[in-house]
Amino acid sequence: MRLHRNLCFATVDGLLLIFNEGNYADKVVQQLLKRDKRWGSRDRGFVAETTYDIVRWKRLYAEIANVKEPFSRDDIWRLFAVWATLKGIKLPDWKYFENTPTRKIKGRFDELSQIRKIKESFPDWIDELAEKELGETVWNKEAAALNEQADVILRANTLKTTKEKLKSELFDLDFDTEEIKGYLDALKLKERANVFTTEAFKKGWFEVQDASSQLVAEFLDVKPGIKVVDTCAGAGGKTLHIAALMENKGQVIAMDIYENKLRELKRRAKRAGAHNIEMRTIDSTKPIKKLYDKADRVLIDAPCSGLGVLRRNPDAKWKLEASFLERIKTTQREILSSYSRMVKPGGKLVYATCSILPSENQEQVKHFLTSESGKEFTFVKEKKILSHESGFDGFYMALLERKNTK
Ligand SMILES: C[S@@+](CC[C@H](N)C(=O)[O-])C[C@H]1O[C@@H](n2cnc3c(N)ncnc32)[C@H](O)[C@@H]1O
Repeated sequence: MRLHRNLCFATVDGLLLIFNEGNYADKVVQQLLKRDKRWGSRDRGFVAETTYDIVRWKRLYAEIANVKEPFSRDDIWRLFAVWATLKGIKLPDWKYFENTPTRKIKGRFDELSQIRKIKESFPDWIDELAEKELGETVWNKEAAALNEQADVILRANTLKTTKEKLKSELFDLDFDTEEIKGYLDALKLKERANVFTTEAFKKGWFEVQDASSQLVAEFLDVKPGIKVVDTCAGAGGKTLHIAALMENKGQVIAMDIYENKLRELKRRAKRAGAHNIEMRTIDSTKPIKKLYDKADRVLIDAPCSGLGVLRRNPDAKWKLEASFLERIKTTQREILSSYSRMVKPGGKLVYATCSILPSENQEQVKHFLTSESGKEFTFVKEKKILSHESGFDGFYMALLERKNTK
């Protein structure tokens, strides 16, 4: 691979914004990709993937390069040189790479690879916490898996097409996909590509949604004609899937505390041809109380640490704080206690997160089941998805049923 000056400059500029200004990596990459209209898909791929790689391996590369935050521009070039050297890319004779100690970099890499938190590039506190919660053997494997680049997974929108038709339409457009056993509507792109510009996407034939996330709506056991409340709907990844499984029959109420996310969901629902979704912003306890005992199904796709989705959001390793994790666990408990009251007797509740930490997952469910509102529920089943076992995002989902006592 030959390094191109303007692509490397763009990457370094982006990393400065992410590391020093605290900007979100996805937003920065989005901006960077608009920088030069002449860039082809390979160029854009280089900028995006190199930026994410250096974010992912920040700690390892910084230790090898012997630089500390806040990084200067020269420091970022040193991180870049480490990235290129470890990838086996020949460094051009630019002034930024003068005196790069190639052999020393490789030696330091071998040496530092003995220490997991450096090898896998995690802050001390996350590494310690995850080892404590998951055990050393599991965390060793999971930490490595969370550093792999995520595949692009599509969900065929069965309101508009079938998985088979979508596969064939994408094939005609030169996107080769494969089915994934055990995931009903999922197709995996054989090669990473931007599928958002395709006609198939504009027509609403598919959404991009990780395979683990695609299991949640099925887990909720929805059927056409029932009433479902998706309490933490966000921009509606799972809401749209629920609506599709319900074949547009019945009612889906999508709620979130952020109105702008629900607005985005409205736009996506229109494209997907999902007509049975109603959006309600949670601006007080009123919208929740109004639905007490009313829903056949309630989904709580709870706000969480996001530690299961680091493959697509490596930035979270560095932005997450221990105090946030404690606060979010309190929110999870409150949400479970209050939103569960929307389930009607005999109805079902799914609590899900994109975290791998038992303290955000099964322990929250356990706590809920012994609480006052939880006493009305029985535990049906749970799925603990780890990235190193599934090859997809880390996820958790538990299915509970409200006793039929009324
Ligand atoms: C894991 S995300 C949801 C992702 C979404 N369900 C999807 O599939 O795309 C969690 C969501 O919970 C929302 N949220 C945070 N606190 C909340 C609360 N107290 N009540 C309802 N939603 C909340 C966040 O705005 C965020 O959109």
